[in-house]
Amino acid sequence: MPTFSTLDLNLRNIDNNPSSSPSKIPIPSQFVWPDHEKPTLNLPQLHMPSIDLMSAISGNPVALSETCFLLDQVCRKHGFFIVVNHGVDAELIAKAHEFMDLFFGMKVEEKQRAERKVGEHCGYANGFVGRFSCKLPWKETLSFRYSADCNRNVVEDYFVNALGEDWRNVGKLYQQYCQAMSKVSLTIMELLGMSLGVGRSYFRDFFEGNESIMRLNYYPICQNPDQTLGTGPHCDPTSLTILHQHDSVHGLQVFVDQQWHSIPPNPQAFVVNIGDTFTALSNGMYKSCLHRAVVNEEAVRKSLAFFLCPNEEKVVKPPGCLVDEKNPRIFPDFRWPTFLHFSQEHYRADEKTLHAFSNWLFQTKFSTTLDSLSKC
Ligand SMILES: C=C1C[C@]23C[C@H]1CC[C@H]2[C@]1(C)CCC[C@@](C)(C(=O)O)[C@H]1[C@@H]3C(=O)O
Ligand SMILES: O=C(O)CCC(=O)C(=O)O
Ligand SMILES: [Fe+2]
Repeated sequence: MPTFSTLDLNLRNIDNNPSSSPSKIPIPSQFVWPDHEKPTLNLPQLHMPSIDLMSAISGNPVALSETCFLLDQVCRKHGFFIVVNHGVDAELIAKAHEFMDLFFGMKVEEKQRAERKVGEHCGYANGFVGRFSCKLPWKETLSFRYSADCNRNVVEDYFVNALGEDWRNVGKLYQQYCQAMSKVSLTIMELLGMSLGVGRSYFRDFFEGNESIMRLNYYPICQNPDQTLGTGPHCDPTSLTILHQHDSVHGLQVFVDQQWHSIPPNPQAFVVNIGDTFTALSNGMYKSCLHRAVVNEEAVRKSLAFFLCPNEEKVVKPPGCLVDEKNPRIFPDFRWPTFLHFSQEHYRADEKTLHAFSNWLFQTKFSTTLDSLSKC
């Protein structure tokens, strides 16, 4: 079996015309997932009611209360919802997808100029060959930080530093895209605050100075899509995810009512989901939903994922009004950088990440306490 230092998932060297080669070329074994996790075909579609964002904040009290009631229902159940009439410029979204092709269409050697360094979460990753030894995801990704601090154009700076001055305009575009995502996120945080009864400004203020993550997901065509996954089953460790599925290529699936459902792409909509960190902020009341992405043998699939994260100084703990005898604290206080470090260095995010992190925190603090006691 050849070793793969970096696997070129663009599969330029593999015949992309299956009709001319009926015997399919097997994919490398590291990308083959266990039978119980292999994708199932012909799934039911999950049609969820949409949140009309501009209508909810238009000043119409009926629209606002209906939206908050709907949000509370879906977030207590699974944490996924669709947002339409979001106010984000369609041209900005189109450019964000178009510029993905510029980057991922380059040769691997050129993309590796932005390669993710060990211990960092930003940069280019290809099949995650360097991070995991099995169940590799069939995707390439480019991840970078966004800071809501308007005095810093960290996204533009990232593209210029990683790829050169020629990429400044691409960096400016993704800086604008992230600013738009941050604005939508803060509006959703207002609605979630009202849905949970903690007030419109509580979570908005908490995420005002967010230091978030933007990820470009590029899923190459796969000759054996039933053997692998583009992104494995997981809950996002972050606080809120705003995802845009490009054109008509299906791929996102969510696990609701004990079965996988396909989320049909809608270019006019964002798919939004609660992440683990918001589950902790809501004292477990709002769910971080299990989801995954499948690939196919007809078309490349792309998605834009904005992961809202609190500023590193913020302590993640639920407001007092969400904790009482009937709702005791479930998760310990933590700061986001500690959880991010756990997800990058100690644990591959799945559906149990938050509980595994809570146990890890306890053990780490416990052993630190024991160490300090033993030195007395
Ligand atoms: C904080 C993060 C880690 C991941 C990117 C963001 C939010 C989602 C996480 C991830 C996508 C969950 C599935 C596993 C993972 C390794 C992946 O497939 O990319 C996760 C990301 C990561 O650790 O790089
Ligand atoms: O590409 C998708 O549809 C989902 C990707 C995802 O879940 C993630 O990047 O966390
Ligand atoms: Fe995700």
